[in-house]
Amino acid sequence: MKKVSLTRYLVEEQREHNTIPAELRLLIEVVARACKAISNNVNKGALAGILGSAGTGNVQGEMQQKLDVIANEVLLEANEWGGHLAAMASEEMDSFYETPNRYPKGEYLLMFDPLDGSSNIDVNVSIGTIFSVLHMPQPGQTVTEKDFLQPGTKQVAAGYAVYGPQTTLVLTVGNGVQVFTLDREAGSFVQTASNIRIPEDTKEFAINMSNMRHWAPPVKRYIDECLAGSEGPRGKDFNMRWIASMVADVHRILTRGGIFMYPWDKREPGKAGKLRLMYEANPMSFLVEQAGGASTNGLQRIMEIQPDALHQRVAVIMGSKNEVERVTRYHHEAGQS
Ligand SMILES: O=P(O)(O)OC[C@H]1O[C@](O)(COP(=O)(O)O)[C@@H](O)[C@@H]1O
Ligand SMILES: [Mg+2]
Ligand SMILES: [Mg+2]
Repeated sequence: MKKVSLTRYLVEEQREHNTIPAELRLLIEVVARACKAISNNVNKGALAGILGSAGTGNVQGEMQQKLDVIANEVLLEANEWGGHLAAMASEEMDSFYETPNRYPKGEYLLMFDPLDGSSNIDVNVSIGTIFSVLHMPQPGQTVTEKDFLQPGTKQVAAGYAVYGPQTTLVLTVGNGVQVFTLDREAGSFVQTASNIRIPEDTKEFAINMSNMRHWAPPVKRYIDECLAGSEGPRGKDFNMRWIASMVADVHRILTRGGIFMYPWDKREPGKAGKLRLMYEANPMSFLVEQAGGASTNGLQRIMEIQPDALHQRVAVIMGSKNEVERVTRYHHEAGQS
């Protein structure tokens, strides 16, 4: 394939295919620049004193790592003055952040998980940033939380950066899924794969097996059948992977197929799941569906869920289409989520 920069890809989407407006193109470029800055911090690690706990907690009751806080600030600072955004919301902020009056306001809303896979920061394992872009329903009006509460089907762009052996940016603007790799010498993201597709079948699953005793019966049934391998009803052996960074696990699935699950479990039965709908599950679902995969909460397509809170949680089952459909069928058969 011809190697083009992220900038060139976006310009072509705007000019030749007319799939995105100029404002959205510029917004994505700013997000990509912020990811580059976060990647540089991640790369320096202990040399820059950015490892370890920040000593604070976020609205979800989770301890914040220094890098959670740094990544959040990098994204806020990069995006607040560009004129493309009405407001931003993040895993690390209780409420949304409206573009200050001293800057021009734009017509988009940006949501992000600034640093995904926080438990892997200090151990030098892949982590990432996940983002989702929506239209501001009434540009020019004061932003309210309700403006963000749009189902995932309304996303106009979504993506993530993985900070691993390479820094990779994976993006959709609703026209397939494109992969860009950061060329550190050139300082730019270069397209390294286009219109990637997730195989419909797989022999690889990703789930935190230590929660097995807490799972609902349909999840237990599916995993038991995988574990039974070639002697069981599936008639084939399965492999398991769990990186504990959603970005890295989903990136593997976008690359070679598989199923990723963070289901509801009875440790905290009042919570729908661990992962957050607006800035984890929805953007990843958009990417997975654009690559030919599927994504449900066990009963329903994730992108069709009507959100009722910014930090809402959701059960997640995504990846290779036939496997996701199977797990979803097991939920319907059992009459539970
Ligand atoms: O430690 P567990 O329970 O396996 O959870 C791992 C999951 O939690 C997450 O780390 C949650 O995201 P944050 O790190 O952004 O809070 C996912 O990336 C990952 O899939
Ligand atoms: Mg996360
Ligand atoms: Mg996070």
